[in-house]
Amino acid sequence: MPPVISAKNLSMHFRRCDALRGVDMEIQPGTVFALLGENGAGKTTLIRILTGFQKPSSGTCLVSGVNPSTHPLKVRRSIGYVSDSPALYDWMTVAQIGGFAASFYDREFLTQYEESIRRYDIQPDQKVKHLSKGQRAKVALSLALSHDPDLLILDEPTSGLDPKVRRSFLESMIDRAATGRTVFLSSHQISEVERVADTIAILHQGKIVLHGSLAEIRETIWQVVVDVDDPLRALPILAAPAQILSEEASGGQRQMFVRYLKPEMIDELRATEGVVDVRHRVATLEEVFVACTSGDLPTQSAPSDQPATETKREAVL
Ligand SMILES: Nc1ncnc2c1ncn2[C@@H]1O[C@H](COP(=O)(O)OP(=O)(O)OP(=O)(O)O)[C@@H](O)[C@H]1O
Repeated sequence: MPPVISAKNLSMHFRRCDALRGVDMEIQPGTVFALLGENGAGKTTLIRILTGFQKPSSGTCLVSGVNPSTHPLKVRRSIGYVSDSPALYDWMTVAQIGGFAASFYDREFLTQYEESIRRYDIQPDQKVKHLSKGQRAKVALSLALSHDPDLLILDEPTSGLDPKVRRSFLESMIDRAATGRTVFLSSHQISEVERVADTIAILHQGKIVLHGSLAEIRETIWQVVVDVDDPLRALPILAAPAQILSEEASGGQRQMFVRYLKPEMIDELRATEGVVDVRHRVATLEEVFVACTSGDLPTQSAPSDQPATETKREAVL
């Protein structure tokens, strides 16, 4: 099946910063995809390009087979989208805003919207400007979901929702993906992402530094702690396919996060002169996130499947 979203070498240069620096990615239908990244990593910029609100400085992308730069309205009509700060007409009531949006879609929209508003326990005659932050988020989600889109793009969808609503909303996203539809969400909430996502990408300083299935990432990234007799002791460079995501030294202890670690690499480390002890375990997603987002990337663009911080390893040793 063709990807629902594909991006090739997307870059976005603003006057003071490069928000995106050569983003490549493909998202398959029927998945919950989570985009993770620290503040300012470029998540909203990428979402704005995918939804046609922003033209990239260079590169191309397709959303459900349509180029959002040239056909933004076509893309926005076919997807469901909630921005990080949804703009709703404040002077309308909850019912009126649903009626207004319904005029763009078929008759089912209004029925679905009213049902969603009822489920969220929001009064239809309440003015939008009097809604709480969480209630606004629920109205925005109801508007985005009521035409039952094949692709939902959500920028920080659960901020403002209480834990109970958040949980049931996220579970409903898993149900959507199970029916072949696709959910793209950006988040800072690692624990939430772990619960719902099939695939994740970590964006750091405008580049994708890690992209893959959550199951694969969980199985292939390891924390390795090596105790050495002398802080200046050099360790062997781990051979390909191993990728060092980050490395820290503290006294006689080195800690690394390594993707595609092989058992023989642990044996090699243990056999190295001056190595006192080697411990390793599978890394948590939070540790993977911190490892991938610590340190500066080189300013020159490099292929995104390169180890993110290989240069740091040389600096430590
Ligand atoms: N219109 C703009 N003009 C200039 N700079 C911008 C503009 N939009 C975003 N930026 C800059 O681009 C970078 C990426 O911003 P973006 O909003 O995409 O980050 P983000 O990952 O969504 O962050 P957060 O998690 O804090 O919402 C930031 O340095 C931001 O200041």
